[in-house]
Amino acid sequence: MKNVLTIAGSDSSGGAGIQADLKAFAAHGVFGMSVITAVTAQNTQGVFAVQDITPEVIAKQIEAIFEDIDVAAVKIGMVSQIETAVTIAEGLKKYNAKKIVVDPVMVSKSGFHLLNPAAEATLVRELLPLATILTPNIPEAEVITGRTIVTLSDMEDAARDILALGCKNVLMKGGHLEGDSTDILFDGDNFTYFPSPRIATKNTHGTGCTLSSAIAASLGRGMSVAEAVAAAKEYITVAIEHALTIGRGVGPTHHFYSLYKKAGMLADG
Ligand SMILES: Nc1ncnc2c1ncn2[C@@H]1O[C@H](COP(=O)(O)OP(=O)(O)O)[C@@H](O)[C@H]1O
Ligand SMILES: Cc1ncc(COP(=O)(O)O)c(N)n1
Repeated sequence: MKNVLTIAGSDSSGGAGIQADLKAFAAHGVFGMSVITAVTAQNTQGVFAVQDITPEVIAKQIEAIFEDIDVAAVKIGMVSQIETAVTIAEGLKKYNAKKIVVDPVMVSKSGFHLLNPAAEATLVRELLPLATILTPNIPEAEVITGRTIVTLSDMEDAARDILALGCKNVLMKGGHLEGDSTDILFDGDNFTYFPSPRIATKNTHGTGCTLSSAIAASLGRGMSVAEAVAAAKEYITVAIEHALTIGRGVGPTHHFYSLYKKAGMLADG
């Protein structure tokens, strides 16, 4: 089995962050490992407290994993502070980590700044150039590029700008657009569109975390970037179609729908 690492924040309600990442890894048949960057007190309605993990303990978690275990791919999610981003970049460079998916998490769906705005430039400078693929949503791409993004053509322009900052591929996620939820992959030469009809649900907690982890898992298993994105888009679409009404707010996606269906473990068959 391939070993895949998530470097991200903990979501106590289990729908996003480290918890979503490990579930997505498990659903993809890879062995999941975690470096926790922050602990959030969070549920489907909001984020109520954050404890950042110290740079020393983040560095030690990275060291403990890479000194002992082969890491086939890495996903980076919530990094919260300047020192967090710097520590992660140093660690991944030291161990020459490959196949890195960077989800530039900034603001939660409930409106909480998971990345200190003062650390945005550091994230872009330190982590973006390490990315095999960067997976911004529209608001994140707007922060990174300074552009206003409304149309698919705006998404393409922003993707060009972001690639020029040093990542190898960029997947512009369309969850925040009107109409279809079309993601656009840019590899520096070609744009590939991954459209899906917008699913009418309020339960989209953790969609970005789940998508980026699914990409990392498939990269770790040896797929190309385009293959990994195609597989991840199919996976997240099913996970959103069967999202769970848990809690009173924005519920989580269903990481195991297809597997449970095959195993006859769904109440509705
Ligand atoms: N309502 C929806 N229907 C179908 N796909 C969606 C919907 N919302 C988000 N997605 C998909 O979920 C993935 C995550 O996108 P997005 O929600 O934009 O990211 P984030 O969680 O980072 O804000 C993308 O593949 C996007 O197209
Ligand atoms: C710890 C943590 N990390 C990331 C997210 C983003 O979630 P989403 O994928 O819904 O944007 C979150 N809400 N909490």
